[in-house]
This record gives sequence, structure tokens and C-alpha cells, in this order.
Amino acid sequence: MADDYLARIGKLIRDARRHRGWTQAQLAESLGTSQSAVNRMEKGHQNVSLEMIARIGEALDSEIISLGYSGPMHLRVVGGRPLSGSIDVKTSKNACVALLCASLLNKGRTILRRVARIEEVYRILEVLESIGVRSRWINEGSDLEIVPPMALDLDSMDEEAARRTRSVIMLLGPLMHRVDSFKLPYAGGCDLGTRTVQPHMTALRPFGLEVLATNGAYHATVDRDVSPERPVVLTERGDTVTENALLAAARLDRETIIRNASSNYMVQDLCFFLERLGVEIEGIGTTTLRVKGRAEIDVDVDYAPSEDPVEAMSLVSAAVVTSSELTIRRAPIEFLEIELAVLGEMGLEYDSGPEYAADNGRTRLVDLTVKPSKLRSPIDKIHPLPFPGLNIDNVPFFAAIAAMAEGSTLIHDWVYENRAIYLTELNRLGAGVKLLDPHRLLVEGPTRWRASEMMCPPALRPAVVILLAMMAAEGTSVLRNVYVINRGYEALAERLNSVGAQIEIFRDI
Ligand SMILES: CC(=O)N[C@H]1[C@@H](OP(=O)(O)OP(=O)(O)OC[C@H]2O[C@@H](n3ccc(=O)[nH]c3=O)[C@H](O)[C@@H]2O)O[C@H](CO)[C@@H](O)[C@@H]1O
Ligand SMILES: C=C(OP(=O)(O)O)C(=O)O
Repeated sequence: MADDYLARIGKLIRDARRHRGWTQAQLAESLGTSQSAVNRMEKGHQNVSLEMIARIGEALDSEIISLGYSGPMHLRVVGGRPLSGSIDVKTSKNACVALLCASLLNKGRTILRRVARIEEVYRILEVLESIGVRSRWINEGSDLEIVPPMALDLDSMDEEAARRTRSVIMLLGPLMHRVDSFKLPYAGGCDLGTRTVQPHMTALRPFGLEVLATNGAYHATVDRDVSPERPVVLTERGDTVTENALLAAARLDRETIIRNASSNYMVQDLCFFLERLGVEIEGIGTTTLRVKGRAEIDVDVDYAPSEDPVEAMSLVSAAVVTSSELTIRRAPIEFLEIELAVLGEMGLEYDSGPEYAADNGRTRLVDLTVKPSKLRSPIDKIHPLPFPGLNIDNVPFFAAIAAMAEGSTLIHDWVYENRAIYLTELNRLGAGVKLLDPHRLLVEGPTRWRASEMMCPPALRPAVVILLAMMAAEGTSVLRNVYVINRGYEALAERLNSVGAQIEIFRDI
């Protein structure tokens, strides 16, 4: 029991330190102790006095430490408050996790700028660290430095961390260049129903990778005599499968053609990063990629992933449901154009400022000012398509937006088995959402939102949609166990509070 308690305190200290962007050495210095003492505390191998807990709490400015328990995080939302001012979009979860996996292609040091401080990134970092990769947050916690070891220790992989994310699947591509056989735990992530990995296996087979899925793990073996003899045609235009094919092609000293490639934002960010590693790629932004890889990659690289279109859409939706005037800065416009066109048809008034380049020098950003508007339901159904269609991850936000609009809106999420179902939870906040079948919703608006207390659905975007509806509902709502939101959004409650929301974070004692 005492050990368990110490381990929980240790995890709490580690999380709070990482949240602050400090290294163990920095925390040690501020406490006047050694880095190894901090390391022991974080591992739960050292008794920690109440006085020490208080000092750590003070040093890290963390309420979590003062509460002294690392149980699930909940949100208490006082709704009905308009938002105002401006808020910046952070870098994307989906590009950051791909780039972390891609850093394994490189023997040199990788620096990634302004990496989102989110649970999904932490899980991948835990996996990388467990196999011997050194990583540390630098520049006051805003950037990440990654140095792979000479040899990976794959037997020590942190399986618990790996199982909590689907993104580990993107280690298949980089690992096949380093070892002849390896094992990865089954990929997890949001509970969105069955998500096949078959397209990954089909895409990687021409590169010599055979994967056998058995006993909770993918067992991969590499035949180095095999390499693609003709274009690799993806059976699905999926984002991570395209990324895996790119990661496999990146270390082949020849040209590989990938067809039916996704040209979505995270794939583009990965391509820009690979170019910095010396890989030549033609066709970025299209569905045919010609990749000229390099057998050896040993460069010190510095790259800044771009802003998250899905976070931008979340913030646009926050403004819409609270009928606010809000400026969303650094919105990657190329990946939001269809969403904005549909919203424009629904009557949303917004201004879009001049375009400027993201820090990667490639992605186009704008500042968007959303204005309070009278919305009507769209004439046609809302449905996603691979880019350049309406983004699959942006579909859930249309449920909350449709609930604000006069009339009925049909939303057809053909992609995920479970995601539409979670959106019926909006009914507990006063919405009129009818599930026609597992993939189709009919939303009747406008809605008189009412406060409620509920558990977070186990899926990132629906969870945020519920949070936004709580911000619209007069009174106090409670959203329990928001890990899934923290998986993809950095300090969302604090950032929404900075533009006028009232969201309090609390934990079970
Ligand atoms: C880490 C990361 O980048 N995650 C994103 C990535 O996940 P990821 O690439 O893992 O997405 P999946 O492979 O699970 O694809 C999503 C679903 O779409 C289906 N499908 C996809 C493409 C296609 O041409 N036909 C088809 O049927 C798949 O069978 C699956 O049911 O892409 C998803 C779809 O954009 C996004 O929701 C995720 O946020
Ligand atoms: C489904 C999502 O992500 P993941 O692929 O990480 O589960 C998402 O970002 O909405």
C-alpha cells in the first residue's frame, strides 16, 4: 500500500514537472537537492515528506501536488459565458506523434519546435525512452530534443504506454530499418470501434515487412532482399498508413512511388520533415508521392510542426456555441476551407486575415475572427472525406454547431463505427440528437442548453464537443475523467479560461 502511494505521488510529481516543461535537474536545483533524488521520488523509491510535497507544489506552481492524489482529472464548467479576445492554435497531435516516430530514422539529433504538451505525445515519449531514446524538453519546455541510441533496447518497451495509443503503429516503418525482427503491442487509442491495421500490413509487405498479429502483439520480420518493384498502392487513403509507407521508403536508396496516398496535414508535415533529413519527395499535397530515400540518415535536424486544424475547428466551434466574437490565431487555412465554406452556408459570419507562413515555412496560416451569428441548418448532409474533403476529425464539432442552428441537420460519419453514437450524449445537455443508425445523426436546433454532470465519452472529439456544450449551458456542469481530452489538447481548460470561460480542474481526493 505504502509503495503504491509513493508510486502515485511520484507519478504526480513527474507529470507536474513535465507539464511545467522542467527537467529533473531543473526541479532538483530549485529544491536544492540532486537530480538522482528527484528521479527516486518520481519512481516512488523514496519517502517524500509532506514538507517536500509542499515545496515541490510551490516550485512547480501545481495545484495537483497540493491535492496530493494523481486520480482522474475532472472539469467543473460554469457555462453561459461569452468568450472574447484571441487564442492561439497549438501544433497538431497527429503531426507530432508521426515526427516522434520518424526521429528514429535519424542517427543524429532531432529538435522539434513547440511540440504539443499532450498525453498522446507523452505516451510515445515513454515508449521511445523505454527503448533507449533520450529525449528532453528544452527552451523552457517548449521544444523537444531527441537523440536515438546506437542500438535500441526493444525488449524493454513500455507496453502499458504503447497500448494506450494507436500511434505506436507508426514505429513499424522506422523500426524495420534498424532490426530484423521485433514485436509491438496491439495499438490502442480512442474507443471508436474496429480500426483495421490491415492496410499498414499490405502497404509494408512490398518493403519486405511481414507482420503476424498474435497474442496481443504484432510480430514483425524483415526480409532485406525485398523492396517495392512497382508503385505501392495503398488500399485505403489513410493518414497513418501513408506515413508508414513514407517511413519505409525514406531509408531506401532509390525511388519509391506511393499511390492513393493521403495528403492530409500530418502527412504533409512528415514530408517536410523528411525533406530536412535529405529525403527527396515529389507530389506533396497530392495522392501520388515519389520518394527518393537515403540508406543512411545522420543529420542534426531542427523542425517546427504546423498548427492543428482540428484544434482550430474546436476553437471555432467554441465561439459558435457560446455566440461569441473570438479570434483564432494561427489557423492552418488550407485544412479548414471546406469546414468554413459549410459554416458560411449555415450563416456563420467570420473574418479571415492575411495569410502568413507557419514556422515550417510551408503551411499557410490565418487569424480567423468568428462573430455571433444566426445559424440555419445546411441543405446537404455533413459528411467527411479524406483530404481535401471535410476532415473526419472535424465532423463531431458539427453536431454541436448544428444544435445551435435553426432546422435539422443530417450528419453522416461513415468512417468510425462508434463516434456518432457518443454525440447522442449531447441530449443530456438539452440537444435534440437522434441516432438514425450507428453512422447517421439527425440534429434538431436551436437548442436551449442545460447544465449536467456526466462522464467523458471515451473518444477525444466527442469529449471536446460535450465540453463545448457545457460552456454554452447556463449553470454548472461537471465532466468527469477527461484524460481523453488531454490526449489531444494542451491545457485546454486554462486556455479557454484565458478567453473568458470558467472551467475549474479538480481531482478525486
Ligand atoms: C495519429 C493520427 O494521425 N490519427 C488520425 C489518423 O488515424 P489513422 O490513420 O490511424 O486512421 P484509420 O486508419 O483508423 O482510418 C480511420 C478510418 O477510416 C477508414 N478509412 C480511411 C481511409 C480510407 O480511404 N478509407 C477508409 O475506410 C479506416 O478503415 C478507419 O476505419 O487518421 C484518422 C482519419 O483521418 C484520424 O481520425 C486520426 O486522428
Ligand atoms: C481519432 C483520433 O485520433 P487517434 O488516431 O489518435 O485515435 C482523433 O484525433 O480524433
